[in-house]
Parts: sequence; C-alpha cells; structure tokens
Amino acid sequence: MTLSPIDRAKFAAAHRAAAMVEPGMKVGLGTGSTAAWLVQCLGERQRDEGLRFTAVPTSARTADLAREAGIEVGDLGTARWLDLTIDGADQIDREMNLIKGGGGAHLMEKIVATASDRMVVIADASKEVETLGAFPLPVEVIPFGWQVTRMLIEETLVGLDVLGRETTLRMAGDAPYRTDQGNHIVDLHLKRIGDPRQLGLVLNQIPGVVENGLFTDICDATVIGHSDGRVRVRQHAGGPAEEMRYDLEDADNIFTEIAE
Ligand SMILES: O=C[C@H](O)[C@H](O)[C@H](O)COP(=O)(O)O
Repeated sequence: MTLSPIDRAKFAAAHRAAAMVEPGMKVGLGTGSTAAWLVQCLGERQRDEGLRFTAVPTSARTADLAREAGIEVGDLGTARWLDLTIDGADQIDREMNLIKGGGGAHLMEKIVATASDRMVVIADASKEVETLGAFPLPVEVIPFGWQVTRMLIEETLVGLDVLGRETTLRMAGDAPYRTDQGNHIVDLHLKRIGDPRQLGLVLNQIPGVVENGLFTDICDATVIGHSDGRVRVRQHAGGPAEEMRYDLEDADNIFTEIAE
C-alpha cells in the first residue's frame, strides 16, 4: 500500500517520535490525523517489541483509536504526572509556540501536555510558520450565553495588537460543534497574532472562555516530517537538530504491516 505525500510526512514524524517512548513511561497521546499515526506506531511497537507503557489519550477519538490498536487506555487522574506527551499542531512558530484545536481537542490536550515532563510535537513541514495567525485560533466556550462570550471576545480583540477580529461559531452540520467536554468553539480569524502569550492570557480571563488553542512555553521539541521521508528533530533548549531520512519504500512497508 502506498501512502499519499502528506501521510508519508505525518507518518515519518510519528514513527520517529514513537521511538522516544521507553518501557514503563506514562505517555499522553495527542489528537488528530498525525497523532493517529503515532497511535498506530505505538501499537506496532507494543505488538513487535512487547513495549509496555501507560497511555493517557487527549480525546475520546484517540482513546478509541488506542483501544483499536490494542493499547490499554489509562486516565490522567490516576496517572497524575506524565513523562512525555506527543501531539500534533495546526501551526508551529520558530519559538515553538503553537496553535492547536483544529480538531476541537485543545482543552484536554493542554491539560495533558502541561502535566507532562516533556511535550513533543509531530507535524508535516507545512505546519511550520514564521508567525502564528493564518490558522483560525480556536477558543472553547461554555454553551451558556456563548453569544455574549463571543461578543466579549470580539471587544477584547479591539484593544490588542492583533490583525482581524472576525469570529465564527464552529458548527457540526446544522448544530454548534460540541467538544468532548460538551462545550462550543469560537474560531478567531486573526491575520496576525501579536504576542501569543499575552493573547492567550487575556482570552482566558473572559467569563465563559474555558481555554484557547495557543500553546506557549509548553512544547519542548518538534519532530517535523517531509514527504520525501526526511525527519528533523529540534529541541526548544537548542543544540544541533537531528536529521534522518526514512527510506520511502520502508515507510510504505511499515505502513502496510501496521494496516494489516
Ligand atoms: O484539536 C486537535 C488538535 O489540536 C490537533 O493536534 C491539531 O488540530 C493537528 O491535527 P492534525 O495532525 O490532524 O493536523
């Protein structure tokens, strides 16, 4: 079976990051299409090597995928503190600030990543940007009075160093989208985000806002995959980036084995 170029990139990043999981670790499993590859790769390591680890998923979707891959699912309340969380992202800037929540899971993802010694982000190269902003910034709000919360968000944006103030309520068909926690999501269409730390703090002060999708000072390393099989691992703390290259035929073979 042959992977599409974008899936090769995601797979390569996920496969490299899966190798960071050591026996006995407590590991947060992210949400999204890249994290789904991670779950497959960890399932494969469990089957082939007998790798044992405690998995804490960041969404019901990831929990289902993990179970399907034969991975036993734990919960954060029991695990308390994790060694490592591996998750995808919608945008990554040079300082490893992130926009997350394109799949609506950023609240649980932020809790899990914050409760981890390390957060490693896996992504294809298209997610790397100079400055955050082109991707809509998700803000999870409670359903009660969401219209007012949205208005307050828009008013707050006026006083900030951002470009653009349009907001939309995320929909799932004809009804407002519901997160795993039963909340709604307001997406902010900002062309430029000035200071992501400041914006993140200010948004979370607004009554009705549960959590925004800006992750600042949380990501410790990025694993970026390319469709030609190249993978680049960069640490937030600095130091030389690690470069490797998957043989594309190998990647397709590994994928075929996982899929069977
Ligand atoms: O809510 C979803 C998450 O933050 C995802 O990790 C993010 O949207 C990236 O997803 P994908 O790997 O599918 O691009």
